[in-house]
Amino acid sequence: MTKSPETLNLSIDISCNLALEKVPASVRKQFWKLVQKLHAHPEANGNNLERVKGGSDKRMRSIRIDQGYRAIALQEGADLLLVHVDEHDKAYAWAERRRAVVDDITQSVRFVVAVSEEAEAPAMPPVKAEHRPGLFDAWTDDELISVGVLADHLPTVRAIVDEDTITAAPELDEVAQLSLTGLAAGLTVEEVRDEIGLTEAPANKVTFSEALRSDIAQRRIRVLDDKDLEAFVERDMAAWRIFLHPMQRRLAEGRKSTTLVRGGAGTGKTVVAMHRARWLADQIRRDPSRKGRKVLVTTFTRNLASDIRQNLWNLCPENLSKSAPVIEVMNLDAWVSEFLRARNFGKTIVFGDHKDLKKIWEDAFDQFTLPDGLSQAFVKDEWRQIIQAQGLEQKNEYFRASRTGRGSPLSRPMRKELWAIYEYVRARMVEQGIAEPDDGYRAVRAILDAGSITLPFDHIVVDETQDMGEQAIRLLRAMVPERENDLFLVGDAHQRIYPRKASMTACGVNVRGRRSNILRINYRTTEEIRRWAVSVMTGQAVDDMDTSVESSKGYRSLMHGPEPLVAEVASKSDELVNLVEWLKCIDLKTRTVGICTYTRRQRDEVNDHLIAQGLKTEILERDSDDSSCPGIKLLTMHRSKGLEFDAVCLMFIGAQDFPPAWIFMPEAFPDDASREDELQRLRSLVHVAATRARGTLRISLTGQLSKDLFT
Ligand SMILES: Nc1ncnc2c1ncn2[C@@H]1O[C@H](COP(=O)(O)OP(=O)(O)OP(=O)(O)O)[C@@H](O)[C@H]1O
Repeated sequence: MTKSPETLNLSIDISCNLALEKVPASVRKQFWKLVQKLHAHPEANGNNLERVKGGSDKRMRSIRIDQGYRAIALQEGADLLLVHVDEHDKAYAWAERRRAVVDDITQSVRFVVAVSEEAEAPAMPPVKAEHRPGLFDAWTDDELISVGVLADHLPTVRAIVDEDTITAAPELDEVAQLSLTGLAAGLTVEEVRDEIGLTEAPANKVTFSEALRSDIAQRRIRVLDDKDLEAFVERDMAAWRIFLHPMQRRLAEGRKSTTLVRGGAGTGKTVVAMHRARWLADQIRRDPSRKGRKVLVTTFTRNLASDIRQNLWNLCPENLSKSAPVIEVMNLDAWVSEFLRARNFGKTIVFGDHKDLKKIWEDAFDQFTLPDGLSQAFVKDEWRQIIQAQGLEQKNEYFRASRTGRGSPLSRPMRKELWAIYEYVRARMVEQGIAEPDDGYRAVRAILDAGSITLPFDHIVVDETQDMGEQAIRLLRAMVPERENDLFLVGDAHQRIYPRKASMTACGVNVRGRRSNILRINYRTTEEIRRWAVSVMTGQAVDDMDTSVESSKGYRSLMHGPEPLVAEVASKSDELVNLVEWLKCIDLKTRTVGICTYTRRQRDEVNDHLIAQGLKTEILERDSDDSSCPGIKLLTMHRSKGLEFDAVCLMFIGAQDFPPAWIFMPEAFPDDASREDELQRLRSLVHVAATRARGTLRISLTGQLSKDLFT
């Protein structure tokens, strides 16, 4: 045993935090209590750190959590870095295999698997096969070292011939794997350095203590203080609450002009948005002159707003106190309705399928003859996508309006005929006291433009921006004055599942010239699942929510698992039978399984079948439904937005069910371009649902996949 020094500077590595997520909650609680004690009284009895004998790093210590579990820490002088937690034998085995090195290039402590283990189980041939070029031949040793490859590992890196072996090499730690997968995915050395937080040339040699506290170390290591420890003992803390990766941190903290952050599914956009909200709220709380000012966190759906509120409550409860909240979380439609109600707007906001609205359109189609060649579907689409989306109130505005992307061109006389219908619809809506969300957004903007009202918001943070239409974005722009830290928007156009689209510049949100705000590393999904989900979108041009086309260059995950299982069977009943067999192989006491369908009816059909087979299920519908406890959850693909599960099964994805037959009916869409738009949204829907899976994805279908949807 080694005696603890009188003071201990405690810090925790992200690997310890991730390991903590895998042990029982009671062990986790015990761990944090122990750490708190160690921090307060390092010398007290029972706090002794045990040296790990036989390991290759003499600084490794074990700490007893309870009879069965041990924590592993690295001690150098008064610094104690907590690095791992596991059952007794496994924890020791982990510690014996590893050594820590202080790396001057990344200014951080790196944990490498000790040589003895490499010798025992080489995961890749040490010598590259003669006939295959090395994957990293195009980069010099210096360049590889500059992105965080340790000099000792250059021979390993030079022997790599394909992308999949990067993450299989045990010597390479996460930093090296991230950099190398980035280079292999087409990023430049500068982009990779930026991503891993190496924005400046390396400084001189660093000590262990300095490396614990360097900027790059902050992505893996947190130096703990009393406040942290209190919070950890009180609340179960997931890794994302504690650690931000360098790019995430750069985006979440500091003063910024209007910012749009883009990133693929699972790259931590919501995490960044929440940390940004906390950072902004903390600035307000620190400044007494800003008392009463607030951060609004908003998104499109009520469900997601509810999840974010819950997560923010765990992240920074001090900012959400009931009496004086500094952060307010509300979906935009709810906020607009509340704002207008408080100002006696006098109209009820209704959505597209509301019965009164339907009746108005039926009456309009009874009364008016449609211009030649235009269907009812086209006329309604034109209303939604042009008139309402652009907020057109005058005939002349419609004559001049851009209709890019709408397929069929419209002559001036046709627009004139259509305008008569739209005037009728508008008049009837006014008469009946109803308005659509776009009208609501414009009404609020008009009130704000009049200048008599000052909103309490200094900052607005927006999640799932891709689902906001033009009027919503214009309103958000009007809700905070244009200045530093005003708007922070995150989104991913690949996940656009509603028929709305907006270009930031066209809506007066100036994010141009700052194009590097891209999160590319997926922290949720395995690389195998990510690739399948991306393949669904192959060949489809996706916008960047501004004026250009989005690129998926450099998107990747370091986690690996089984390939997604495409289960093709002969009939729907076989799909159900096989689903039950598949579920039997999953430990439903500890794992979450999301079963996603296109329609509610299909969801209920699967649910009935599973219940009849004696399985316990839960339908996720309302915002209060909890998706995080283990077991089988049934939900529509739309509802899956923003959620995640250990395993996901997409049901009824065969051509006979998906896309639904109505999509190909002539009257369903005015033209092929509109039909293709809908097909694109369905691809996005599959992409969204598939990327909810952490480790296992199953795609269940009768017959084959539709050639109209999947290439
Ligand atoms: N810094 C981090 N440390 C640990 N885990 C992280 C970190 N950032 C993100 N994650 C994890 O990655 C997952 C995805 O994060 P998040 O939901 O924020 O991504 P997203 O980009 O908003 O996803 P999507 O667009 O698919 O909804 C979550 O499980 C989250 O906990």
